[in-house]
Amino acid sequence: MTAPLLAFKNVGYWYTDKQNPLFQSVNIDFHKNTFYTITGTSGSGKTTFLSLAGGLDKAKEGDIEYDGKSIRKMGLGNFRHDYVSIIFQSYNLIPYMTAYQNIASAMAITGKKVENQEDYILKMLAKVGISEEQAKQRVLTLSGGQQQRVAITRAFCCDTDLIVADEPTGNLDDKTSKEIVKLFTDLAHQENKCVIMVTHDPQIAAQSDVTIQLSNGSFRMLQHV
Ligand SMILES: Nc1ncnc2c1ncn2[C@@H]1O[C@H](COP(=O)(O)OP(=O)(O)OP(=O)(O)O)[C@@H](O)[C@H]1O
Repeated sequence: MTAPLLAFKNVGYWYTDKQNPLFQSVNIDFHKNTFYTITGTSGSGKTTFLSLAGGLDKAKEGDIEYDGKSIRKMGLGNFRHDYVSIIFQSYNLIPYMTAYQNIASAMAITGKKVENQEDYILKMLAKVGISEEQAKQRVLTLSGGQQQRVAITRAFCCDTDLIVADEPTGNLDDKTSKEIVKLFTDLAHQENKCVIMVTHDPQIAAQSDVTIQLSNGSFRMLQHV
């Protein structure tokens, strides 16, 4: 077995009451080339867990390691900047910018350099079905599914090994959801990424490689064949 990309080491978390933690002593490894889904009832802690995995919040106990290094020691801001792409249900694109500008500015922030940036971004957008004309429109004028494709392409262009996504298909119809899930599967398997996605949808979970079910602070791993 290869070393994990991300490893939860005895992680515990609570919001207000230490005596009543959301979860405790969590040890889970996440690997590249794998698409993980996190499921569980509302309030079970899916978003909290993803926030820890994406370095948006700090574990109250234990530590999380990225490539064998403590993310607490490297600093959560550095961890997010250098190693993680985060995709939200609400896309989090800059509405008055075009799809192209949204991606170019994220690449500038994360320091991702390519030879011919315009060509690169347009090709990446074309792969997810966004035409050059659409790439040059303000993202506000695109549909929800198209905006989510732009957000995924932004993550893809920043080229981090770890991608975390919180209900990215929550606002989309069934057909578009399926297409988006296929993009995540391809990212994991063809681009050797570690993708961790929160979903309420059992059908989407069944399409991932591994599902982690949260219930009353415990974690159950289901391997899909
Ligand atoms: N900032 C906060 N302060 C206090 N409690 C919080 C905070 N955020 C979440 N919680 C509580 O922690 C628990 C887990 O919340 P979380 O959002 O992680 O669950 P979830 O499984 O993602 O829920 P949902 O499916 O409804 O989005 C819930 O009981 C929630 O009320």
